[in-house]
Amino acid sequence: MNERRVAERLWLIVPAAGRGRRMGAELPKQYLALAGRPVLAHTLSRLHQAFPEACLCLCLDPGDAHFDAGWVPFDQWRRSPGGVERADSVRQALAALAGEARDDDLVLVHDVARPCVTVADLHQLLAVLREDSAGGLLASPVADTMKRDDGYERVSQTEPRRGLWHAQTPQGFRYGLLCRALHEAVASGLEVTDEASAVEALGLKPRLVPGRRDNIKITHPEDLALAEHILAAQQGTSSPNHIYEETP
Ligand SMILES: Nc1ccn([C@@H]2O[C@H](COP(=O)(O)OP(=O)(O)OP(=O)(O)O)[C@@H](O)[C@H]2O)c(=O)n1
Ligand SMILES: C[C@](O)(CO)[C@H](O)COP(=O)(O)O
Repeated sequence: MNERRVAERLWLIVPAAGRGRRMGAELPKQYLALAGRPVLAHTLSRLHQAFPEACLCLCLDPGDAHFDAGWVPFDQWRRSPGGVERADSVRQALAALAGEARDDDLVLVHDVARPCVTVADLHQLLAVLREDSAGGLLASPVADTMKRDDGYERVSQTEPRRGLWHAQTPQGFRYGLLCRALHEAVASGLEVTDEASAVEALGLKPRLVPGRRDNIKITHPEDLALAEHILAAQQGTSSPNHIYEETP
């Protein structure tokens, strides 16, 4: 019998249904202008540069009046309704892929608020994920000394920073595993601030894939200017490992 390997599909989930409360702007932060274009458009461009053939699922607030489909560079894409928390948005997106995504397809979840992720890091992450059944995430080792407060803005203790990492996105897992992990985590009342923590709760150890520290999550007002500087600096990089220019 002729066995033919079915081509692996890559799914991208971009949670973009947040309100940006900490940003405190009139618009949700994904629609704020960054170097002349909305944050959302930059983020989708970066993902598309790295994975032009992927299928995108974009989580949007059902009442979103700002979204413009012209910002989506993917041929294959759909939208799904956002939920109350980020994890709810991601679960809705996973549900929207049911029936099409196979259990062993890879799914990368990337915050819309991280427009500075590089193509090189995205490719590196995918290469690692293809070989690792527990999945993984971009992350960077903590560089500062870490303090725990006493609840009143005074230090109660200094935490050993050895072994501590900042979790970034994308975070990538096999579709079946991620569905199960998020379902069980939410059912058991776990606070799920990223996909990896749900997978960890199943007893697995996702891979920490060292990524650039400038893959920041735009969260507070000053982050917007910072992201603009990062994008400008990245555009000026000529190394072939750092392809940032948009394909014309
Ligand atoms: N119910 C939610 C909450 C968040 N997100 C998305 O999850 C990512 C990370 O969340 P965060 O940075 O906290 O964004 P916001 O929720 O918009 O910000 P804030 O917490 O300050 O309101 C963002 O891309 C955001 O759009 C989402 O899709 N659905
Ligand atoms: C997923 C994440 O970006 C990893 O750092 C982060 O946890 C999302 O943050 P939020 O502010 O809790 O939505």
